[in-house]
Amino acid sequence: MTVRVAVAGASGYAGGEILRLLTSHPGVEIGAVTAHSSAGRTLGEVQPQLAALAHRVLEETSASTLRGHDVVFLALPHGRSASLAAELEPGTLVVDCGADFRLREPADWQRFYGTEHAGTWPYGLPELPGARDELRGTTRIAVPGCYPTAITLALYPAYAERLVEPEAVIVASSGTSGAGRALKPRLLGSEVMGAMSPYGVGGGHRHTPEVAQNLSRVANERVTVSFTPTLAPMPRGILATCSARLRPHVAFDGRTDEVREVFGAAYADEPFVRLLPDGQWPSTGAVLGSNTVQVQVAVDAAARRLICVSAVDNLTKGTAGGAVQSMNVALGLPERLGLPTNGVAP
Ligand SMILES: NC(=O)C1=CN([C@@H]2O[C@H](COP(=O)(O)OP(=O)(O)OC[C@H]3O[C@@H](n4cnc5c(N)ncnc54)[C@H](OP(=O)(O)O)[C@@H]3O)[C@@H](O)[C@H]2O)C=CC1
Ligand SMILES: CC(=O)N[C@@H](CCC(=O)OP(=O)(O)O)C(=O)O
Repeated sequence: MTVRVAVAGASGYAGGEILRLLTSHPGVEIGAVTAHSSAGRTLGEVQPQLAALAHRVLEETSASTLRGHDVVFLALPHGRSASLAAELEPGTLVVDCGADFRLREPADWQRFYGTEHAGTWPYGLPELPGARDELRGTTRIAVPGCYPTAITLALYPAYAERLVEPEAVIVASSGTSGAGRALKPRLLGSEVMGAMSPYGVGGGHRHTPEVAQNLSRVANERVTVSFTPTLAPMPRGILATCSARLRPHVAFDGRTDEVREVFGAAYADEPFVRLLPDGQWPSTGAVLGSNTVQVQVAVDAAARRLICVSAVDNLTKGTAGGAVQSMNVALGLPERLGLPTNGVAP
């Protein structure tokens, strides 16, 4: 079976990464590639890393250019997906990399995005309990944000097995491609190179409700999340350091056996999550360009907290790879198709 796929937002970082992965996907034929201000230019000009597609011309993003495909990936600014998706055939699989359909609570959407909530689609994080059942056969997928992917996979087994109290503290560093390609003053080379700085501090980042939604769902109770993102001087990668207070029944002696057992069982059959051997810690360098998530856990006995660390490539598992993985599940294809597990380090 070959599916015909269109990519909207093909001139952006997420769209470029989707195309990089799809060119090695044996079940896919690439149809329309669309853009906005770059329409009319070739991919060779705009995404020079995509040698195999260099001759392809970017079309204007519209329902008419996207119709007639089996799958449409939307890699557009927030708020652009809902109206476009509504104009596509109901049988087309629409995979939205934006935030429009991730949140379940309209009040969360209004508070963090400031517009009317468009709705909720099946959430494209196959590793979450029950997610594959929701994704199989669906024609609409909401791809998670990059931080929520890294953080949820670092923490969720601890909530599913009630190892920790329903509050989590997270500090995560992201490379600059997380902010997209558009020019932003805080992202000028001279501001970013050789410096690290936080943003969205004090509960202001829009991924806070998405992480809380994921953890609350697996915990079966409301989980409060304190999330601080920081910007790191690198193009790709997220390192998430997450902690939560251990529940009284968990050993506080610093041994990680019980915790490692829980994480080992959760991830034993996951093709893209690698619980590292004891003593080895996640590194963004090791997952670059791959769909792998590295995870490690430790018990901080003195502080009575569980520390969970994860590393992802924000553009691969954090966006495009997660999107292709969910497409594979939805279409009933082998989940690993088109998805590298080896990174490109050093
Ligand atoms: N970067 C990341 O790590 C992640 C991104 N995402 C999400 O993926 C989506 C794309 O992000 P990213 O690739 O980083 O962003 P970019 O800014 O790199 O790309 C945005 C894309 O959208 C197009 N575009 C811009 N304005 C419009 C418009 N008014 N109408 C139609 N198309 C438009 C751009 O076209 P042109 O350049 O031709 O104007 C470009 O192709 C966003 O929703 C983002 O939140 C999700 C997870 C992680
Ligand atoms: C470094 C940086 O700026 N990162 C982005 C996260 C990008 C992401 O995951 O995307 P969504 O916009 O799809 O939610 C940010 O913090 O806004």
